[in-house]
Amino acid sequence: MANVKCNPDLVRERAKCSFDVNELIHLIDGGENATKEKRHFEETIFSVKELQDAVPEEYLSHKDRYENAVRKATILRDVCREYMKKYNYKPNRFRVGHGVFKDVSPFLLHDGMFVATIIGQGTPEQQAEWLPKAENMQIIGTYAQTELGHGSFIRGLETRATYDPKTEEFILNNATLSSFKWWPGGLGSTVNHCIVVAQLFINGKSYGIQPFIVQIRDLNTHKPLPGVKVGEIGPKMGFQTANNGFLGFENFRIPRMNMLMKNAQVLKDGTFVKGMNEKLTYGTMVMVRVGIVGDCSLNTSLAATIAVRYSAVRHQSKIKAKEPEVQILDYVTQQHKLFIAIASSHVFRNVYSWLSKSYLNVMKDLAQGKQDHLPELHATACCLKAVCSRDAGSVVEECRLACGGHGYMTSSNLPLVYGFTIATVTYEGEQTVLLLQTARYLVKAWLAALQGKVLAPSVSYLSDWLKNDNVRWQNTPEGIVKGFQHVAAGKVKAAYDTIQKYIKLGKDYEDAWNLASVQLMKASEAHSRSILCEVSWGEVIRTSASPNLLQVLKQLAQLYLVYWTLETSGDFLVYSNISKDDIAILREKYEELLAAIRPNAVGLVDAFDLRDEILHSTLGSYDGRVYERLMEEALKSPLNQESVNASFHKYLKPLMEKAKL
Ligand SMILES: CCCCCCCCCCCCCCCC(=O)SCCNC(=O)CCNC(=O)[C@H](O)C(C)(C)COP(=O)(O)OP(=O)(O)OC[C@H]1O[C@@H](n2cnc3c(N)ncnc32)[C@H](O)[C@@H]1OP(=O)(O)O
Ligand SMILES: Cc1cc2nc3c(=O)[nH]c(=O)nc-3n(C[C@H](O)[C@H](O)[C@H](O)COP(=O)(O)OP(=O)(O)OC[C@H]3O[C@@H](n4cnc5c(N)ncnc54)[C@H](O)[C@@H]3O)c2cc1C
Repeated sequence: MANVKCNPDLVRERAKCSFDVNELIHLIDGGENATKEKRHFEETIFSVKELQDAVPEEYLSHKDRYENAVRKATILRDVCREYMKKYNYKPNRFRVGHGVFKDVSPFLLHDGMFVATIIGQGTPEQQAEWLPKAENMQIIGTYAQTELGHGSFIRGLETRATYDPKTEEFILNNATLSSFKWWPGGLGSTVNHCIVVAQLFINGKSYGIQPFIVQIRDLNTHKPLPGVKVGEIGPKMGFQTANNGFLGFENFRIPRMNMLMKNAQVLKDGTFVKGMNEKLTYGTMVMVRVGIVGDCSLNTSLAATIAVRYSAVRHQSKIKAKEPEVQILDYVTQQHKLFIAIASSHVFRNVYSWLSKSYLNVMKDLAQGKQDHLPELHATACCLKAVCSRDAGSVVEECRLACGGHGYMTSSNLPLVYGFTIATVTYEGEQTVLLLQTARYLVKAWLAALQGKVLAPSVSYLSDWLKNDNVRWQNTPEGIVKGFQHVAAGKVKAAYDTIQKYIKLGKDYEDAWNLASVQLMKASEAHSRSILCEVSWGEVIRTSASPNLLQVLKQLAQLYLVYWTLETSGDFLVYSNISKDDIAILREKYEELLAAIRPNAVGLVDAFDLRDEILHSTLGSYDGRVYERLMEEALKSPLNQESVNASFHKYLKPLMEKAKL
């Protein structure tokens, strides 16, 4: 990239960067070798001609766009397969996926959830049966859980799997419209298999929801099998190429062994054998929630790269009347909009790495029959997924707005990035619903703290606070992290007290919970923010890097802490010992941090190392040829391929002629 002829503003920006961009790239990737491997893989993918679109896909019809996405998905699969064989390297398909599809792959759910559920929910025999076929694409699948009538409340799912001991089969039925599966990616026209999450019935008795692996289309003709009604749900706000679909069954039989039985089992005679913990059926969701925190980091870095490079190239208005128009990046308000995006991407990445480790540890424990840490993992993954996805959505939108009118152009790619980022707020557990799951855990933890019990590490601050809620405020990163814990503890206590108040007024627990749920949700958000601050600051101070780079990483981490303290200063005034003077000091600190980060802004986004083919943006390319690219892309419009459009003769001319009469 270094040899590309660049916009002079970007050249100047890169020259003033105070740290080694390559050092940060390696740090993000996990080492110099990892960067080399990543770049070699990406070079290979993006040199495949067939993966490049001649016409921007937004000009294609819904159907053509889908077909083009499937075409590319299959080529990508082949190239990756060959690559993995040749180099023994497991590539990050999600990252290059943004480049190849711009939107999302119709195989997203195959990779993200179908294969993962076979691994997580299947017995060794079931894995041996389906995993090799799924991994090498002999079968293509999705994860079909959500229905028209129920997404969040999965105990309310209506799809039925009734066991027939005579034939040793389950009979699948969707008797009502609301029971139809609705949303699964790839279901519309791509997949031939599904994990179907259905209510298990044996001898008229319900045994809760269980996962079943079901073939829905013929492998040769791709026709839906008899008893299967399947189709696509139509255009959405984003995810256009994900091929989301609907599905219903009528007396559709599958063999007993198609229930994934790693946890619960149904024996031949219809005996139901309970698993160690029925919530383990929800395991794939926990795994994907963890992954989404990592995805938020990537999505945020895409938007930050586009908006920061554009802001370095774009000149508009003046700060001083007699001086030339400035780069819009010099407006402190612009820095306020953008630097939090850079900082957030680093915070999400660090927290993702921390959360992944916890996830893997809990999985190891579960394999040995220990489940003590599962509730803590579930609670942590829920609130982090909810808050990171919401933050990522807001930050991406702020980056888009920060690009003014051009940010509204599809060719900036910001609308598409926003489309797939904001979807993460809803899928894999709607944000409020997940925050309230964490709140359940926090309320229990609070009660345990009141009883003097030892709490899990992520909530131990509740006990500390109970012992001493009168800690002197300190304007240091560690002091701010403590402050966030005080806010969270104060909010948990307030929500808990509110529940108790309603109970004393005669409400039952569930109604009291609902009445206090805004406070519970906010407590959960505060808990999540305290984890984000504590973990990300802790990771940064443990980072081994050159002094110059470490200084910049600390500035970003502090910016995150100070930004969120100021954003939620009302909470700090209520729940901590912060004073108005401390807030004034933090405001000053914030301005200092923006100024300190400003010379490194372009270097910092360069360090996300996102190739132009992944960014897909007229505004964000490495060379900064913004206006040229905007014009080049505009000229690709089909309306520009003819000097006069037929509608002139058909409609406009007659209209003007009528007006003459
Ligand atoms: C860089 C890398 C990039 C990678 C990038 C990856 C992307 C990879 C692409 C994927 C792309 C996806 C595309 C969208 C795919 C969909 O969206 S699939 C559908 C996802 N659907 C959902 O997430 C539904 C959300 N709803 C739920 O999870 C559950 O129904 C709820 C909300 C947790 C409630 O469940 P419930 O059975 O009613 O449970 P509830 O009575 O509230 O609680 C019972 C107890 O179980 C516990 N519990 C509930 N759930 C769990 C759990 N999962 N575990 C443990 N305990 C649990 C509770 O804590 C509670 O404990 P106690 O307080 O009683 O001790
Ligand atoms: C792009 C996209 C892709 C998806 N892909 C898949 C897929 O591949 N497979 C699949 O199975 N599903 C998929 N889904 C579905 C997704 O998982 C659900 O939409 C999601 O879990 C939310 O459920 P819902 O739509 O029923 O929302 P609802 O639960 O109906 O939410 C509506 C409102 O009700 C509120 N609400 C609901 N319950 C409560 C409660 N207990 N307390 C307080 N408020 C509550 C919510 O907060 C929200 O404000 C996808 C969705 C999207 C948008």
